[in-house]
Amino acid sequence: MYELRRRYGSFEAVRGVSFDVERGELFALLGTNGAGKTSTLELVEGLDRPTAGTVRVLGRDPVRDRTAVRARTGVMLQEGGFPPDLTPAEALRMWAGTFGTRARPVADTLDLVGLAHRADVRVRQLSGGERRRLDLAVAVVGRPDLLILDEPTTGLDPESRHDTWRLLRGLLTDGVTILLSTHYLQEAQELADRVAILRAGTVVATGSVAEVVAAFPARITFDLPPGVTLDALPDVVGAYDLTGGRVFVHTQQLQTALTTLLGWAAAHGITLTGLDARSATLDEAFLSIAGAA
Ligand SMILES: Nc1ncnc2c1ncn2[C@@H]1O[C@H](COP(=O)(O)OP(=O)(O)OP(=O)(O)O)[C@@H](O)[C@H]1O
Repeated sequence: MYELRRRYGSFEAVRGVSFDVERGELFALLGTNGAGKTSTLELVEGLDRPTAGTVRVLGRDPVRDRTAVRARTGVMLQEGGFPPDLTPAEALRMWAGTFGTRARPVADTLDLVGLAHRADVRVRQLSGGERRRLDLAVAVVGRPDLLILDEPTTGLDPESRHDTWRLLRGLLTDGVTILLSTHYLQEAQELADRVAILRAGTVVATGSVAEVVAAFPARITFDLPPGVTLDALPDVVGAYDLTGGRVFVHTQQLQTALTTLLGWAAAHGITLTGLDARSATLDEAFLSIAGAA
């Protein structure tokens, strides 16, 4: 999609969003509440036309070519809606019917999402997490080439979340392309080939998780050796900072800074106690990017 914009009255929720999702990859949209993830996904789903910009799904316009695109796309919205008196098996059978022979068998699909044991209870008796899994079953029953999932694991317990991740990995192995939004950074870290971080309707960072994180400084910490002042420490790429007797170095060049520091310590016969060195985490990068005013 290119330079997508979406306006609700006088408020512009999507302000020039561009990204491409490659065939067979999992692309995750991240962002704080209200960043524009759902508004963007709905444009990809063809639920609305963008105010400006272009969106192509499987090479087509998702509004104009809706029938063709929807036949090959599985969608899971933030809130699915099923008649509460149907059972999961009945709801899924109806939905599977719209895909003809291409559809996955209903029993297999319920098994896939871990709902086989709940096939014949009423939807209104399902827990929130089970409803979420029924939504996922609906999204995958038509054997889609593309899955669009809006917060697929919100409300799931950790075990169900891992089950969903396993299912999504299996679909990726089968060549399915997945575009999802999530609030769980671990989900992006576990699954995503690439991510885009949205803030106030614009993409503020994009790339693989490693690439997004690499733009943020790594950190080295150690106890200030007795009898040594900050000034006496060797020059490294980055800045020293002293808090509570511990030295912090924030650097874009972790290996070089660490080599310099260890060489200096060895040359002076100094043991760096409490030494710790690590790259930035996605959490740190996300908080810094998505939260910045
Ligand atoms: N139908 C609507 N009418 C007016 N404003 C809307 C409408 N839908 C969304 N918005 C506004 O657009 C902005 C983006 O909302 P959107 O739901 O796309 O964000 P999101 O990133 O999906 O958030 P969340 O993580 O909370 O689901 C928000 O400020 C929201 O209040």
